[in-house]
Amino acid sequence: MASYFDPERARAPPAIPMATPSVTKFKIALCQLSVTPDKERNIAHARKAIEDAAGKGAQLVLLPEIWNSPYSNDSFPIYAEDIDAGGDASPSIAMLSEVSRLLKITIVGGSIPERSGGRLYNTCCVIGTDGKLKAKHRKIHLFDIDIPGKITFMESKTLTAGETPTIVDTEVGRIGIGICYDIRFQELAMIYAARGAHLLCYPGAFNMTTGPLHWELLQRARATDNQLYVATCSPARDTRSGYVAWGHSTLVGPRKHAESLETKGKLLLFHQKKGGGGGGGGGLFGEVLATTEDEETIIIAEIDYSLIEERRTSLPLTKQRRGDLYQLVDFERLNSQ
Ligand SMILES: NC(=O)CCC(=O)C(=O)O
Repeated sequence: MASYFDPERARAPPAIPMATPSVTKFKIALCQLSVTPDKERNIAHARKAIEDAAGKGAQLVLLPEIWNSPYSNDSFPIYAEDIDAGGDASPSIAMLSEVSRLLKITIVGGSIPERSGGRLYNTCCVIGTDGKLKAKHRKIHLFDIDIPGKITFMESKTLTAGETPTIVDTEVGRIGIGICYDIRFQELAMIYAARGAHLLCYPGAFNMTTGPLHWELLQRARATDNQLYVATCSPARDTRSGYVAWGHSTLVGPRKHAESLETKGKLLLFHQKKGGGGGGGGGLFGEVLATTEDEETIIIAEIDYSLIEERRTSLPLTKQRRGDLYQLVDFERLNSQ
């Protein structure tokens, strides 16, 4: 159906059509890890969790934000690694690289403090099935908040913000990366969707004030607005640590058993085999497919990318955008043309 509203122009440059990846259906693991001040233990512990996840069939493993170090400005400089130097200068990423190669899985390696050019970053490494570093995302939006009497945290005291969005083609689809606070900025997710992402991964450590209010809401919003999968992974909660994480690692996407769509007069009915799953009866996008509480655990859940196209056909937002009224500009893509 032709549109007079120029939906193509709502994205500048125009959106890249979503490609069909070689693997469309696979298992993802969200490793909600306990993190201690003992870095060697954290690395060995993460390795064991990844091995367990792969043993349960996961082809993609997601780790938490800052999993090799306590989450604190005092710790970041001490635990930071020179990822580009590799080897002994970055034992955390060397471990991820070895284990992904041995197990032939893709790892979205949560984040660790990175030291580079005299600066510190909060950095997520994506490792391919060959053990090679495919992409490095430096947290773009630093977590600087001050809610009096509740929580004050200033990542910018020690960390520098990253400069570029990160989207990467892996064996399990095109994945856009954000780290925790990055999830609050919908423009980043929109840019990833316009670049053809199937899945957004956000390692994150929300806190006990904003976590209960916003963590699930933001994940469901990013998934619903952009009609794709969203996966998050938090450290397990440790009430004795200086920063107490909310936990609740989650996978959001279209629920499988909700596809039967029936029209009765003008009323559209979505039949679901199961209730719940994040509330809302649509079955189109933004359902909570798997989640947990605050303790250490590994969530294994199925992703099926074929549902994305199917659901986008039912709810054709991309064809209905008003390019005559607004526009999302992806400066990086625009300037590289
Ligand atoms: N580590 C973070 O970026 C925490 C973000 C957070 O808690 C929020 O409310 O946003």
